[in-house]
Amino acid sequence: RKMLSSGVCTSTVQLPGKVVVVTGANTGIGKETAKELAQRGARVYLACRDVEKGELVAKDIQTTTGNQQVLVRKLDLSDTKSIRAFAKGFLTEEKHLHILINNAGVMMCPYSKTADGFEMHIGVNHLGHFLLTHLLLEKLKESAPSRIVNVSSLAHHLGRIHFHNLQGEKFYNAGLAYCHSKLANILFTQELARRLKGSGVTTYSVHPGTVQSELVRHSSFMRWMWWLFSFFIKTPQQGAQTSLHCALTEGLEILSGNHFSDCHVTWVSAQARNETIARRLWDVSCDLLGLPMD
Ligand SMILES: NC(=O)c1ccc[n+]([C@@H]2O[C@H](COP(=O)([O-])OP(=O)(O)OC[C@H]3O[C@@H](n4cnc5c(N)ncnc54)[C@H](O)[C@@H]3O)[C@@H](O)[C@H]2O)c1
Repeated sequence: RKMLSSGVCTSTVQLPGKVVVVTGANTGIGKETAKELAQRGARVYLACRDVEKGELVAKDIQTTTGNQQVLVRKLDLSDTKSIRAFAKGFLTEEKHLHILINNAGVMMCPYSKTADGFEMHIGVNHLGHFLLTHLLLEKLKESAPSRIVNVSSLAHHLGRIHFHNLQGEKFYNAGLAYCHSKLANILFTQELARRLKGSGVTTYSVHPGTVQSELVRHSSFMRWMWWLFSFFIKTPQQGAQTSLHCALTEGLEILSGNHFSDCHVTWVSAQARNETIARRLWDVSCDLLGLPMD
């Protein structure tokens, strides 16, 4: 595991007075990301589906970092009502938002739908975060310089955005559905970066590496693969490094819209670079979520 620690966030930036939201912060990469941001003095919101689990993690982070400003708020990305309620609560209680880490994700779950009828992978991983970001965007702009980090995956290389099958209505494969949603994370990041030019808000997508976590819970094949290659698999703390690099490193603003792995800009698939698809996905997402297209 030491061999794989090449991608380490070396930023020494401290975050007193800064406000951070991390989605899916009660396990895995999100938990380690939140812990490090708390260690640096930020007020950290753990946006979690399971508030009880979140509270245990918040206590743990408070104890290890000595930072009491670790707060848990309910956020279920598979329900737009919950996303709107989270945003409303957050906007009422906080004046600023400096860092938003869109980290939560589901992988290879059996075919199922969100409360709003979206296929689960595209619904949670893409549309849920799309709506959350949209609702928090004014606050991020007011708090500039601020950053949005979208946790995607190398798996996006196998993804394709088929607009006629966005919800798996014609064909569904759980593994591919995950890949499509991670491609959507990158397209979203690039279009968002274009739209945010000059606003002081920058955005980055991330491949965290292959990381030991609960993500593989739905697939016994993937659990077996993880076990087989466990020596090469990163710890969640190592997996958090690239998100932290994009959230913290000074002077990264000129790289807004880029995709990072091991704390370096890395290449993405041809479709992930396609501006036309990115723009259309933006419009389709607004349409599905009932947001104005501007
Ligand atoms: N583990 C890996 O090897 C790997 C590789 C590439 C990308 N990623 C990405 O990293 C991110 C974090 O994954 P992880 O590996 O830490 O897995 P994990 O399963 O430990 O964490 C995912 C988090 O998302 C939360 N979540 C799931 N559905 C949610 C919902 N509806 N509402 C709110 N929260 C929800 C979970 O509760 C959990 O806290 C994901 O976006 C994943 O796609 C992971």
